[in-house]
Amino acid sequence: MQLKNILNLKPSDHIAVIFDDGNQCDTMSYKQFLFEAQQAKVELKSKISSEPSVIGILCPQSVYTPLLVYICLHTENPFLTLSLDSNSLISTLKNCNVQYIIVHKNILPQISGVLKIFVEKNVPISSLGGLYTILALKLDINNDISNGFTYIVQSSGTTGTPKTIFVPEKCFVPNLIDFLNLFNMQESDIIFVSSALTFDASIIQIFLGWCSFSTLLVVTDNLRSHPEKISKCLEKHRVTFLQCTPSFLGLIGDHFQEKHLFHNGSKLKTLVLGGESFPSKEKCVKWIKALPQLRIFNLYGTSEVSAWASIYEVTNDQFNTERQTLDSDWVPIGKPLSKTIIEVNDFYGKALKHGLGKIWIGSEERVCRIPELKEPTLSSCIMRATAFTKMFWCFFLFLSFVSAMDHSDDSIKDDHKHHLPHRLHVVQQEVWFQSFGWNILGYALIILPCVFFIKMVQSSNFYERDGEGFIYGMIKCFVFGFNGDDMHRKTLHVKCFGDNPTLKLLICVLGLQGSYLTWGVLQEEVMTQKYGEPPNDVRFQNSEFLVFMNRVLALVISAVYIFATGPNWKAPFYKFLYSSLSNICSSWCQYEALKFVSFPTQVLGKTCKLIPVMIMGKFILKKTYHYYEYVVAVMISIGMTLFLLSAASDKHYSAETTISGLIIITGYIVFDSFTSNWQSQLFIEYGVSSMQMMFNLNVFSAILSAVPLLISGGMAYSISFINQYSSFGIHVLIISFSSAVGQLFLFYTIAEFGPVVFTIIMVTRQMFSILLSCFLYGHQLTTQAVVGVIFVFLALFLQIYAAHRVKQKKNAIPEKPKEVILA
Ligand SMILES: Nc1ncnc2c1ncn2[C@@H]1O[C@H](COP(=O)(O)OS(=O)(=O)O)[C@@H](OP(=O)(O)O)[C@H]1O
Repeated sequence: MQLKNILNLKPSDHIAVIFDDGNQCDTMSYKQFLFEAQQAKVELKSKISSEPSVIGILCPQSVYTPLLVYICLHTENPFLTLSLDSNSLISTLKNCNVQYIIVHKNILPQISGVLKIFVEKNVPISSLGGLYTILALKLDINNDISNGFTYIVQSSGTTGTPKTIFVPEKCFVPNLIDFLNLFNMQESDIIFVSSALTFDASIIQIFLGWCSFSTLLVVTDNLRSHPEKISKCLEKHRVTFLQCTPSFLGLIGDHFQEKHLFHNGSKLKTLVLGGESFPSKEKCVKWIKALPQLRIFNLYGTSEVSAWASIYEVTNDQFNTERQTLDSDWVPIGKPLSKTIIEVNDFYGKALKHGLGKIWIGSEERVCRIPELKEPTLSSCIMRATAFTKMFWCFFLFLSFVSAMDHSDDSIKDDHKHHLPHRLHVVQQEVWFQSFGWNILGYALIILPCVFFIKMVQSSNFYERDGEGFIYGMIKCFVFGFNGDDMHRKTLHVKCFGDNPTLKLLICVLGLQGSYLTWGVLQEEVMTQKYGEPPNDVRFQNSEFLVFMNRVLALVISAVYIFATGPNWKAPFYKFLYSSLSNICSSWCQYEALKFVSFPTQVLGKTCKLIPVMIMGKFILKKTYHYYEYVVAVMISIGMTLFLLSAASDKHYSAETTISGLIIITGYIVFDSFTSNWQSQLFIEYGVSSMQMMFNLNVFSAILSAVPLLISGGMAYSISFINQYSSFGIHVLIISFSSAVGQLFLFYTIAEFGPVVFTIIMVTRQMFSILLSCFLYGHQLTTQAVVGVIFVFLALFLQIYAAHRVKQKKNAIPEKPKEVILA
């Protein structure tokens, strides 16, 4: 469809325009419309220059309103609807390169003072009832910049500073085609022109009317602002299509809505709400109950992509669902309209599949010109969107195009940035690869000098040399460790909880469960809650900072403890770097994987890591496992997978699993299983205490986890966030504290029971927490979940029983008789 097809109207007796000023109505058939337009457009063309120029329309609403638009379009010049605000009138005329204004004669006296010095000629139009005149202006005009556009709108400034938007045909035509199909527009439709023509939504409504040969209802601004009169008017003219802002409906009020709009006899078929937060579910349910045939849509967009970017039809399922949602949270913004691209990016500009992000709206074709941006850019706008867990995958390009992001109060058009087309070609896979690459480069900058230094010291005679002083001690500790008895203290963890292994295990289980459950809940809480006063409240968006702070606080706590009780530097310090690096990498993979894998894949990845931990143990600890231990690992993995998949309530919000997702989740498993096995190796080989392990490891972890933060700018962001919202700083401290307590138990468990038992406790902890909440709050478990629990418990019993049998067998083997040396 092209503009010329839109303007190609058929002469018929069907009503083209109804005008109602609250007292009387005027109508105009398509035949009359075309007749009047024919004369007026010839006259207009003859009175303006043949050079491209912008035509302003400054007229009160009347039956001629759509016709004035129509004749301007026939001159092939862009038009601009002006408002009678004398303060901004001159600047608007200048900004928009306006050369002519069509003015209603009644308005002329009001503006003649303001425009006096700018008016070159006043040429009356004899057609259209002799009601209009053309003012030719003498402003400095650059016609080139307005060439090729259909209309110009001025954004109101809710999306930052007000802007002038030059809209070409290719920007709004895709909207029209979509709307004609989606709304199934018919000739019999009556479309209410719901706002002044200074808003582009109304221009689209007029085009929609022409494309479907239906009837446009135009009213005065005064009538539109009168609740009773406007609702009566909509009822009287049997409006079938109403596209407006939720505030417009709010202005009408519940009483008049029920009386005139949403009742049995109403002809309203389609209600399209856009431009603001969607109304509450209760309201929509009420409307649908009164008017079951009504289709309700949520329309979302910005002036910069004149006019709309995405749409969502509210379904019956949504009305019927019992799910509790925030008022504005229950309707997503839907799928992007044709030729429109929507991306959700995180703080660093990485496209997200789910999680909190900013919505970027743009297009390769729907490109407007916005002179305030200096360079011609893709018309796009950045907005904040809400719902940490509910934002769906909406990345463009080669990947799937799923819909649904939240359009809620929080999507106030506050943070205004534009992005250029090339940004849209960044593929998600490349983004994780790049950021992983940058992180590795950052780590390498720290690790490579260390490796070089270690090699250098090892190949020198440093060890044999007797030295003294702090530096000597540091280097020796870093590269070789201290072997002397004076420095070797007994491992503290052994003494902590006596010698009863059952008691120790119970303490490990409870400690790990308690601390990591608290940590998980707090972390989710902090990432989902908003800081600041509405409507400027924001969420914190950087999980890497939380990881960093966890390491820093754990370092501080362990440092205080070991320096108070005496350190143990027996193990070469650099050896802790390995598990620190693998821990940081596994943590990164864990958070990154969430963007690429489905919920079942996440669950599988986490619950099946027991087997890789055992395999890794074979290599690092040179351990051999009994067959029953593999059976136990498989049973726990199956049981936990069954359990978690059935117990999760919001699994449908997860992303698709991509190849990237599989690579990252494999990375998580490999790094994670290396970490605990390597730590176990250090415990066994050097007898370090768990506190010493915590200190040594966190020295490196704190440094390494700072790397991605510094590279991405996340550190500066997080510090300024703490500065701005002090309560956030307190929350971070609490999370870090629970994580540090978790680490105390974690290292103690690995030291005492090894990596496999530790992993079993970690893997099963989610199941125990869900079981506990079921027990406390009386929730029912599904059959699948019960089967999962049975599997896990059977596995644990098998583990205990088989371990006991193995021990018994070992004890039963008689010791070889010792050779007696006879004197
Ligand atoms: N062996 C070892 N050493 C040091 N730190 C470790 C270890 N194992 C797990 N962790 C940290 O514990 C946090 C929870 O880990 P996981 O989510 O992988 O646990 S699990 O899947 O439930 O097993 C997670 O913390 P964050 O990285 O701060 O998110 C892990 O890094």
